[in-house]
Amino acid sequence: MEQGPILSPHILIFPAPGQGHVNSLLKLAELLCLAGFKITFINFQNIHERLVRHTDVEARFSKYYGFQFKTIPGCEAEDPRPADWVRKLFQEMEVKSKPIFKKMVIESNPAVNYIIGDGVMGFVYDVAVEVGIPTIQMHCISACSFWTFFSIPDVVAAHQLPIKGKEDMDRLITEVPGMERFLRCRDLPGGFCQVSHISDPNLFVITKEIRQSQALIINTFEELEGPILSQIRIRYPKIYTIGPLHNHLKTKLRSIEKQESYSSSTSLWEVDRTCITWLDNQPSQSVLYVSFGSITIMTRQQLMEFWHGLVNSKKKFLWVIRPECVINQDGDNLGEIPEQLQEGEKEKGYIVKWAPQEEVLAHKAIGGFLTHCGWNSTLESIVAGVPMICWPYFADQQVNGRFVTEVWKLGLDMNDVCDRGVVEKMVNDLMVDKREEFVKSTARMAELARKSVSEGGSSSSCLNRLIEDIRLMNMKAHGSDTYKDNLS
Ligand SMILES: O=c1ccn([C@@H]2O[C@H](COP(=O)(O)OP(=O)(O)O[C@H]3O[C@H](CO)[C@@H](O)[C@H](O)[C@H]3O)[C@@H](O)[C@H]2O)c(=O)[nH]1
Repeated sequence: MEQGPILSPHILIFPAPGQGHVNSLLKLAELLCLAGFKITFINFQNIHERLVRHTDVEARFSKYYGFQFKTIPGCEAEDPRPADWVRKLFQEMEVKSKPIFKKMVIESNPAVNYIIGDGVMGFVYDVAVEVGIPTIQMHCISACSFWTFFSIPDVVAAHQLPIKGKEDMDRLITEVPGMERFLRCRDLPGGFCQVSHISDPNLFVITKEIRQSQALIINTFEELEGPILSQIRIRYPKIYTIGPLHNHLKTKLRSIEKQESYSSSTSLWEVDRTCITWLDNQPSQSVLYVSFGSITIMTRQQLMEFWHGLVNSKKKFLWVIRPECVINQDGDNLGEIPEQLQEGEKEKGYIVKWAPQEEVLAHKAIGGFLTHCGWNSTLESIVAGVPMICWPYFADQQVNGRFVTEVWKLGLDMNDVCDRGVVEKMVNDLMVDKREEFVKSTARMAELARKSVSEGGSSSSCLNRLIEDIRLMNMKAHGSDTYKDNLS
């Protein structure tokens, strides 16, 4: 039978409703658009409204033939909360969004060939199995935190799970292969695995029977996480490591479009660019950047400890404080930044509600980053060669923080102590006393990150393989002779 031309595959991409997830999957979507694939990018309605309000993504993506945004209801919560909030949100999505998503997939024209779902959105994979469409799981977290989540059932079975408030948090956990010598109780996923009793509903495990998928994509690079990736490959041989995604996309666009300055904002908040002007007037590597990402919340007391520690360190700082991140003792949002900080003391520091973070980290005035260790922030800091002070808040951030400080030697660990004296000492250690040791390690890792996404580098080659594999699978699905030729 005569074969018609094989159409380029139509891939449906669906991120979880959070800044870190939308960032990563939009970057992946753009890389796949550059390869000529048709992409439908599904966003939750309220997330998409915010994205469009604060960025030019619609205009940017309109140049890609076959790209479209679609929205889906089912995630009304605007106000980030810790673990129990995340759990409720996912339960709600499962009920409200799953049937709509299924209908969308079945009725799609052109038909969907693949679904790239976010690793944390289980219902997406259930739908894919129900309608018989192959999936690839995209993980926006590090390989080390993925592996830790994955190993939690073994930690539980070996009675090694720490019970909150009753344990020496420096005790070693020996049930996560490859991390036996340095993973402490305090490094287990915060909020999800540091529980008050073993049947705590917040205990979160990725089961050994990870939902059925053809392959995993992880936003990391071999040179950073090789040993842990080897552990994961024992269970999942098919892994594509194509990170750091933000730098990968930038590098690709530079080579294709010869664009020198490329803006890839995918912000869900209004970006305050006045901080760049302020940074322009600061000496090289003199400013500490402080940001705890898009979900972290903290008490007024913690906020004030950070404030006093920063001011006492006598180092200048640029601090991102989302008004909704400050809570009172009852857990209610204060909805405002305390007056003392709002008035600002511009000669000491500069406070904004949301910054152009990638640009800030790449600015010559930045000498350090006090971070919650969200995976995007960690990768952005690695690429910019900026050493970190780690104050992980929840989920994957604890494991990331442990790897940043103990394995990669790229920064200092606050060991969960939020106290003005500790903050002051850490800032001075990072910016002055121990600076030398971090300058070398961060520069080396930044270079490895850069090479990984350059032509012939590990992540660049892996992306080419992913693109090729999708094309081959598509040909196979169409029974193409070219596919058979490629196999023989
Ligand atoms: O003022 C700011 C602050 C942050 N960002 C950006 O927002 C993103 C934040 O992402 P991330 O550092 O990963 O933190 P979260 O927003 O907290 O991300 C969630 O999603 C991540 C990916 O799964 C996880 O690693 C985190 O633990 C989880 O909290 C980064 O790209 C930043 O560049 C800005 O652009 N401006």
